[in-house]
Amino acid sequence: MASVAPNTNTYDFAIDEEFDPAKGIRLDNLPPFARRLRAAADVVWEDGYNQPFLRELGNGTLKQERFAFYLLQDYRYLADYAKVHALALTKTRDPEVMKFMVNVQNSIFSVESSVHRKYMAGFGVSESEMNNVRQSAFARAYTSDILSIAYGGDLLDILVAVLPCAWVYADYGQRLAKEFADTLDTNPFRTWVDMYKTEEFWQGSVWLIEHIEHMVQGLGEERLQELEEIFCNGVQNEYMFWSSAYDMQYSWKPQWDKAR
Ligand SMILES: Cc1ncc(CN)c(N)n1
Repeated sequence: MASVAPNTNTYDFAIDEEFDPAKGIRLDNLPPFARRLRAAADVVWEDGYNQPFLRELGNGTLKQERFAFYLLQDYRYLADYAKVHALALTKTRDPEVMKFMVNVQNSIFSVESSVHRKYMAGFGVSESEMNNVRQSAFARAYTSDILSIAYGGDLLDILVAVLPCAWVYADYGQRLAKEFADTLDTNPFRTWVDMYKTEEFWQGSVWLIEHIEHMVQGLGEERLQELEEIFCNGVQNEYMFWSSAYDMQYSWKPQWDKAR
């Protein structure tokens, strides 16, 4: 494995600082429940940013086959992620929420998946290969988890389950763009970083955080803990998605890959 220096910068997320509504929701200005979620996931969140896949993607040394493995799994993941948003539509009659869910589905297919398709075309992988990829155990566990929440849970469960997908990517995208700004121009993964570093992408998390914040008002501690667990599981799943792609691992144990 290429050795890449860990990120030693102090991160902006300040757990003790009061939320200032005048500044709006930002990575370093979070309302109380979002701050609680972010704090509960902090160890995994920071380990996630510092894992080899993200370090090497940031400095441009990630092996193409690892990135391709990730993109293929992610292409399939995104289809299920779109279904989760479609199921969220069935849990509400609020037109604003419905519109948000439709917009996310649209941007999954018109923005995110199309970046994946362009990369894969450059790697010589056909669309039919993309559609027929064998799903890894880790990717299946993650999508099964969010789909089961989408089928069985209420709207709030779903908003909390998709929040790590939006927020982790926005956070890492912005941090990678800042940390590796000097070399990003020649980085083969620049398009990927560019997609997630934008204010527009972050605004999806802002919408979720605002709505979750509003919906948790008056809920008891037991329910808040359930939501915290959904969120932390999601952040762990995000970590494992990259980590298993780095190892190009399809099965729970690497030796089981060879048996297939
Ligand atoms: C696994 C995963 N999680 C989140 C994202 C960002 N939509 C993504 N593309 N892939």
